[in-house]
Amino acid sequence: MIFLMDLQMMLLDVIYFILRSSVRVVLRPRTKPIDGELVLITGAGGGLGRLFAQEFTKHGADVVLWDINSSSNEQTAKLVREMGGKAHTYTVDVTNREDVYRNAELVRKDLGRDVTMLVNNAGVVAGERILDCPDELMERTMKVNCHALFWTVKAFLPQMKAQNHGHIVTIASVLGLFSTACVEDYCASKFAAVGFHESLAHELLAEEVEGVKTTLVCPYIVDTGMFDGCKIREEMELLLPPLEPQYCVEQAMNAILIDQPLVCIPRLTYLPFLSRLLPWESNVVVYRFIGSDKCMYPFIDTMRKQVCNTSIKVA
Ligand SMILES: NC(=O)C1=CN([C@@H]2O[C@H](COP(=O)(O)OP(=O)(O)OC[C@H]3O[C@@H](n4cnc5c(N)ncnc54)[C@H](OP(=O)(O)O)[C@@H]3O)[C@@H](O)[C@H]2O)C=CC1
Ligand SMILES: CC1=C(/C=C/C(C)=C/C=C/C(C)=C/C=O)C(C)(C)CCC1
Repeated sequence: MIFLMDLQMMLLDVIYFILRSSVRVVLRPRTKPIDGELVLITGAGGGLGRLFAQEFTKHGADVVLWDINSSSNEQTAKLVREMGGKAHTYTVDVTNREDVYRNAELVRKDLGRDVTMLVNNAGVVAGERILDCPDELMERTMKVNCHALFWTVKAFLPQMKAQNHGHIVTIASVLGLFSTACVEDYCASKFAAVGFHESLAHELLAEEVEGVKTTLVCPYIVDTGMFDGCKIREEMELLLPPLEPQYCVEQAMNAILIDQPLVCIPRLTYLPFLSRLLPWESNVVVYRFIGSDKCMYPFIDTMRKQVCNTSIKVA
């Protein structure tokens, strides 16, 4: 009897949340104030990381910038300070667990307060077909795009739980929800990042830690240069052009500021979820029609040229 009552309640809740999210597409909920929050962004020297730092600054938050590249990280800090924001930079290799824990302590000591929003943004890609790809590059992708999330969450979640206040943002990718050819390292790492993030979100909900929010961000191609060359069929590109970095970050911020648990950017990329219901062979023909089966070929060639040019320079 209780089972049937639970089943009825569950179904009513499912319908309620479907209706609520449909309404929210039109009537956007109020955004939460984040002035006074301390936001830590990994990969803050890169394309999206830099824009996130500026966006959080616009909303009055102080930013802690972590990147393996100190000069690009300092450049981001300079831009934040020119906006009148507060930026604190640390040169951190997020694949080095000890480096993460040590610098997390350093942040607490230097600033005298806890990080309240964590944006796991740092990411890399090998850019080689698997049989041409050095093992070290594949390992690096997993370490940056996935393992790093373990260390940063272990470093900052305890205080968020203690305060029952915080927000964990994972910048994953649509390639963490569905795959394509020639990015086995990247897809593996982003699928893992999605799995990690969702398990963490379930854990916080199961423990009823209401004050610690999570947002999983899954963008399509963004024009930061990371995937230069990646192209789908011309006609389809009209429907799905690469994202402007600023637009991508604004869409992500809109989701973060209303505590939205998942955002795919653009909305059209929610559709491939349905492909899971189709037979594999159907997906293959859809991929071929769209040109997404070989969309990474030009990217791989671009990366190969870059590596050749760099090695010639070094030589
Ligand atoms: N660009 C795109 O098309 C898309 C990107 N994404 C994701 O968005 C995120 C940001 O991407 P994007 O801004 O384009 O990439 P960028 O390459 O521009 O920025 C990534 C940043 O992470 C830094 N980084 C790399 N390795 C480490 C490390 N071990 N420790 C600390 N920092 C590190 C990089 O430093 P350095 O430059 O020195 O390597 C760089 O500053 C990534 O997670 C990416 O996977 C998701 C969807 C689409
Ligand atoms: C596979 C595929 C598509 C193409 C996806 C591409 C090309 C994604 C590239 C994403 C990148 C580069 C993410 C980086 O993090 C479509 C057209 C959505 C249709 C559904 C199947």
